[in-house]
Amino acid sequence: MAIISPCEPLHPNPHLKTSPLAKKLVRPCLSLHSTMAAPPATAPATARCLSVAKSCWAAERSSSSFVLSAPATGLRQSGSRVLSIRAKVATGLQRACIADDGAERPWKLSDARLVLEDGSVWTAKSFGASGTQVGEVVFNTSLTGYQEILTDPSYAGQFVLMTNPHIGNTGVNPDDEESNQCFLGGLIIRNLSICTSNWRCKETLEKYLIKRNIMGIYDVDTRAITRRLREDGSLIGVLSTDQSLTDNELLEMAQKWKIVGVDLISGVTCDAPYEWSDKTDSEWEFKRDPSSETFHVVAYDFGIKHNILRRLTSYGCKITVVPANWPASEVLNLKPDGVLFSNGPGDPAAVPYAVKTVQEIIGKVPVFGICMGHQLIGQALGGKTFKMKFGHHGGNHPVCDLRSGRVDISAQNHNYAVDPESLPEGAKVTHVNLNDNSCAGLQYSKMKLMSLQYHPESSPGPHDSDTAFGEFIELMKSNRL
Ligand SMILES: NC(=O)CC[C@H](N)C(=O)O
Repeated sequence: MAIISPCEPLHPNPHLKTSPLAKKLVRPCLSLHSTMAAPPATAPATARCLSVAKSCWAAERSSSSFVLSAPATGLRQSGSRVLSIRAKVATGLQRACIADDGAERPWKLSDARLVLEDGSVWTAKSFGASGTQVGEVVFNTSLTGYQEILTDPSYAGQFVLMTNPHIGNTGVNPDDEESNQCFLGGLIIRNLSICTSNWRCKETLEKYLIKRNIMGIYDVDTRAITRRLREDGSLIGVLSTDQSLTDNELLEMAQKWKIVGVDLISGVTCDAPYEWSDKTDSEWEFKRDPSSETFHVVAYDFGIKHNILRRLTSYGCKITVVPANWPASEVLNLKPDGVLFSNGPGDPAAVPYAVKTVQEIIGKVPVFGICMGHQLIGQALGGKTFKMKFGHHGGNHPVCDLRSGRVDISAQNHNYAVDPESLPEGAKVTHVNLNDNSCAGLQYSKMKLMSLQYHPESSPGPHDSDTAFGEFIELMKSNRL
């Protein structure tokens, strides 16, 4: 995904990009937090407006003052005046730059609370839906891809806290959806970008969340919360914009709520089987040698991300997606070349029906498990899964393939892991997460199975591990011979 920072709506304008004036304008953009150098008095009106809009943005970051001033230009504007200028700047320079119409935002007072089960109360400002929501707080270290994260069904029951402080700048678009819905409990961020600028953008993050009834909070110390989660482990929290509820009432809700042992898969899986045939769009395709053979793969939807389906299709697969409770016998009757067990939310030990399905399939056809699918395979082999302290969520996890020594930077999103000591002989750990040496991949040649704890489909994240889909193709190919 290409990113344009909120300071960059000027760039697509060829005049401003090359003119000496543009160079003068770009400098204050880049050092927005420290200097607010104003354009010369001779600068065109739009340039002066842009400077005011930036002052406005800087003021949002540093204070909640209602009256803003841009001293060097002598401009002193009321909030509404600045906002109307900002809207003109945003719509006037290029269409892709969408003015955020959360008009009162820079001056908004805290209207939301995040109460964690440890008793800490964090005041914040709300965006997206209002209400009260309970969930497990996890932090995600991805720098980009908040839309893919929002639509990853594996986040059901969780609040995602983005450690990257600047979110919303690329808006949202129809192509980056990883499922048809947002299943997560809410989004926690440091700064909500005041304007949205990306050529693919169709909507602001704020409007998108409101439409999907998802809560978001910003202006909260995400770094402090992350440090707390790293030290104390994942915590249950309650997000609320309801001022009638006391802190103690919210705390009680957090302390009573449970995520361990709950079947979250049944809330995110599809209702009926369907065929999938979309490849990765040719504009984004990076694998240029499609397979000449076609493979029929049945994919169990435990909360499947669309990019798993797109990547498999790009590798030459024809896919039938089935719901999580679809009988193994019906799947085997289809005589597929392979079966994929997808990612999915929650505790793998809370879905014995899915473990039983995996048990009935492994050994009969080649299988590939991704994340939840990997954990279910671990359980189906008689192994154990356990809850990690704070899990892995982000696009920067180094993973070593022990067979080759190759290290990939991977996309990860899980709170549970397979205990390799509990696995039977024959099941081999193929990958380890280099941050903590946890099991990141398995192979059991006799059973024709392979699995990864992380996300070869990325979305968001690096493409290093895309080759895993090729490995699955080879596994299916060798089974045909
Ligand atoms: N992405 C996933 O499949 C998540 C797996 C599982 N729900 C976990 O949190 O560990």
